[in-house]
Amino acid sequence: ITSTRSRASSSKLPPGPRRIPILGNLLDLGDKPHKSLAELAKTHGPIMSLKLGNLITVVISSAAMAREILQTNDLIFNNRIIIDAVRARQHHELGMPWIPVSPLWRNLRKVCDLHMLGSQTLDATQYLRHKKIEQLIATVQESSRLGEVVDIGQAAFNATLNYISSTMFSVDLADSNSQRAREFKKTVRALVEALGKPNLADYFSLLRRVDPHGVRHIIAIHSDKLLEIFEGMYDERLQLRKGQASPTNDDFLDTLIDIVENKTEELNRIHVMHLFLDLFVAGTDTTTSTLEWGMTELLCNPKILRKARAELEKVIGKARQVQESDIACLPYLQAIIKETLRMHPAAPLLLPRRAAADVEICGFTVPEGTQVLVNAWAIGRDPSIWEMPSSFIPERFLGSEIDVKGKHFELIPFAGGQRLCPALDLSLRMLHIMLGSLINCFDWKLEDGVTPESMNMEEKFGLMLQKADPLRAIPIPL
Ligand code: HEM
Repeated sequence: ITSTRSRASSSKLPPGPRRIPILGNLLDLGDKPHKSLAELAKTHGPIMSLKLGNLITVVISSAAMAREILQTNDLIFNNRIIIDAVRARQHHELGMPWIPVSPLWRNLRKVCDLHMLGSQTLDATQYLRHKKIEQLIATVQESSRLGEVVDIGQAAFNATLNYISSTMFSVDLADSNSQRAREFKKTVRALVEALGKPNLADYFSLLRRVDPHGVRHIIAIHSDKLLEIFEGMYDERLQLRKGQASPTNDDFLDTLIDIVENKTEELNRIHVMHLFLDLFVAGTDTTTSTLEWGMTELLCNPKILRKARAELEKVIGKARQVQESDIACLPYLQAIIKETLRMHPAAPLLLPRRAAADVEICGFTVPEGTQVLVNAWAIGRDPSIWEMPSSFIPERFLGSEIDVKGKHFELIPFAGGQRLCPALDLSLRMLHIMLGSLINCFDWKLEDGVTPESMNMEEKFGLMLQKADPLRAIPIPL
């Protein structure tokens, strides 16, 4: 991989073509390759490459290069490298995040946009999200009455899971039976962790046959648990619909069954199952971990928490739940969410892209077939962009044009271009009303023995970034 800039083009460049620094191979980075990559970015600059087997991986840690990948050359980088783990249950041929840009991919995105994730649908389903936040507040209130510690990540997971399952199936999967919600969370976490594990089969295709680390096997077991739930929901609904003139619930499941039965799009039952799998896994873990990090930062920074509460009290009144219509009037809360996404992007390396052709990126030629990882985590902490990058300072976003919608490449937690996260709007709505309501309805005390100074801020890196220790705090009514 060499730079295509000639010596004449810049007197500052060293003579001859520049090589992208090669840093051994991904497996040398131990069992936390993502964390190590992020750390290496600090010392090895904006672009580096690793080679193992037949696969060259290039890691991009500069906003300018991210723009080249996600915007300028979006058509070349808009497909994925298929990691072996997602071959379990043929998910690489069925799941929206992994299949190439194709008629099937467009259909899946269109169906999601029209019936679940687009802003018109989201406006029409506001009441449902508010109801889920109301339930969350009621559960936290009960814990506060009993003086119980709340696992914030689990509470946020339950609310998000209930919202997604209500939209899809008109049921709360995390109902009073919280054991089921805990199991669901464990399964989702196990899937996400397995997806993030380094795997020799990704570099040596012959090893795929033996699944050397058992990753594909683990993914198959956990995917089956979720697929079984979805199959059950689908069959139950088919039974209910028998003999009915119109759909029984008019939810996402009914819409999808209509599409499959009337063949209005090229979608079949198997596509629907894998779509549910993606939406549940991608939807619950990302939102939960962002919310947990946001709360952690606030509980560790009491001044910022006080300022956020003062804004909420002024705009919506004390101890009240935040509504989506309030968000526009809460610039400080918005800044807190952006700052959380800057420091703790849920997908620190986005999802792996594949170069479809040789292409020049800021003077370097990246060969066809290269795996490109855009290090959103390192870009969010780049000291040439951000002052005091390791400090949580929401004020940096007040009066700033920068947003997270894929146009400002210094802040790309949802990526950009064609593959931009389809649930960006939903996630932002959920994060604002959930975090805003949790801090406006309760004061929070860290569990015994933990202080803001002693809080473990370690990140657990994988395909997704999680908090190593769950945040646990006691709610006190305001
Ligand atoms: C804080 C919340 C979230 C963050 C930070 C986030 C971030 C991302 C990122 C970085 C990607 C990969 C883009 C790329 O590299 O090309 C992505 C893709 C995706 N996300 Fe999200 N996401 C979030 C919430 C959600 C939710 C709530 C859902 C579903 C309900 C969802 C569904 C998806 C799907 C299906 C894709 C694959 C899109 C494609 O490849 O076409 N995400 N998300």
